Amino acid sequence: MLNVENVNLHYGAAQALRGVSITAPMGKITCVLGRNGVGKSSLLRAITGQHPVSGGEIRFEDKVLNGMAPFNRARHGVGYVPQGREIFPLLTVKENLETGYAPLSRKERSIPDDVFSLFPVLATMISRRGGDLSGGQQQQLAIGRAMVTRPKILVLDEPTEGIQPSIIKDIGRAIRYLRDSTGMAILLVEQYLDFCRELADHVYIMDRGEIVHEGPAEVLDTEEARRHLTV
Ligand SMILES: Nc1ncnc2c1ncn2[C@@H]1O[C@H](COP(=O)(O)OP(=O)(O)OP(=O)(O)O)[C@@H](O)[C@H]1O
Repeated sequence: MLNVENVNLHYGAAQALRGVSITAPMGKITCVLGRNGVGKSSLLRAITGQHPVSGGEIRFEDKVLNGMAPFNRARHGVGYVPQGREIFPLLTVKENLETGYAPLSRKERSIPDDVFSLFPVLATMISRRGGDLSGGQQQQLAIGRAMVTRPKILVLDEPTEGIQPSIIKDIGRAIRYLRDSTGMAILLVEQYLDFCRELADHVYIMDRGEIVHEGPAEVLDTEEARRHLTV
């Protein structure tokens, strides 16, 4: 499981995370809810190594990740679906998926069949350029690319942002399938309360760089959650 303990993160003098502690167990979907600017992406940047922490500890399967380069975290099984998807627009869908080979040994380098069964549109558009795909298709491609790295934990930054409802459903189904079929840990940050409540096993609510509430999704106090999500 992933353990984030008492983590602080600064951008210069501005503190974006204040003593944040969360866990994301294997075989479970953990969701961190919060409105714009409360530090959700910063938390994922801390976990994936995109930004150094200024205090606290991040452990995955008893390995301390602090100070480890992002590519080494990927080798240790941390898969990342960034906000805004970060698809390579001029590479084809196939080439975008193949960028996920980077942390793998040569014999592991293949695209898992699950990618195409979960997201059939990627098979039909395999030779198209990433930039030609719709936002929803790009989100599916970004999840597919992370699956290629054979993650033990999949970390997703607002996978529903700007996506049409039918594709949000497909993405929810895919995330659930990944939890149930592989037993991987899934950590997502979101602003979309209903998506989180339906999908997650455990929910944290973040406000101004701190975790202000947590509990199992089925007993989530939706009024409390809404209060923290409203600007
Ligand atoms: N590179 C940066 N330099 C300086 N401040 C930053 C930087 N990135 C984020 N911040 C600030 O840190 C705080 C947390 O930002 P963060 O992106 O983690 O929030 P978020 O909850 O993910 O919001 P969003 O949904 O808008 O991405 C905000 O006040 C933001 O302005």
